[in-house]
Amino acid sequence: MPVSVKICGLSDRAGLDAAMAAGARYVGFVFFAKSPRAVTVEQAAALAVDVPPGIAKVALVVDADDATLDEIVARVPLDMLQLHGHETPERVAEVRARYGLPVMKAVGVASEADLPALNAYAAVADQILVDAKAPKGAPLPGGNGLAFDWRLIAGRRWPVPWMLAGGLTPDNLAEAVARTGARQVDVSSGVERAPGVKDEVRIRAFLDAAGL
Ligand SMILES: O=C(O)c1ccccc1N[C@@H]1O[C@H](COP(=O)(O)O)[C@@H](O)[C@H]1O
Repeated sequence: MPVSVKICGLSDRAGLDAAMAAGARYVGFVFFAKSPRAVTVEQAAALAVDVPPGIAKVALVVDADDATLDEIVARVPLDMLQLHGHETPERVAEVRARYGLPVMKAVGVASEADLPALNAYAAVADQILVDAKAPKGAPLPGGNGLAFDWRLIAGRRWPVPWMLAGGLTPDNLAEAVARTGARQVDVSSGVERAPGVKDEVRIRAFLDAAGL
């Protein structure tokens, strides 16, 4: 059965067009200055305006304050906010209420000890993103191309839709889906030829591997 795909970290027209043509259900724009995939509000708005209904436009932010989110939400047509920092469950609830947009909360997983957080966030977010935990001292909290041990979440389910992320590639996607049972997946560096540079051939290959 095909899985739904989010292509994250899109920053130019060629990458966005490739993701849409290949059948991505979500496209993500990164609003985090330290990322090689960071876009400005102007860049994201210019890209998002051409995304047709049926493909969800997601803004990825990291511990963003209200002023930052106010500007993004006011100027970029969006369908979802992805919180990828240390936002608490209370902050997730606050962001949902303030903007009236679905919120997906990313949770980093490296060991069993990280699993209870998934339940806590599943109680307040519209979706959860089960990602590899960034290594200590890493400049980015995600987008590092690292996978976690998928056996940790094998057979686990939550009361909201969830996505698998972290180090996914066209080559390991089938195994990741088989091991975890994920019905939605999110990829960034695995479809790039260099950090921040999306590769149209790899995007197509990833969507092919997803059964699309
Ligand atoms: O992609 C980024 O640059 C990024 C920056 C800050 C937080 C999260 C980021 N990306 C997200 O990380 C996961 C996994 O990415 P990868 O496939 O391992 O490169 C994914 O959810 C991205 O949306």
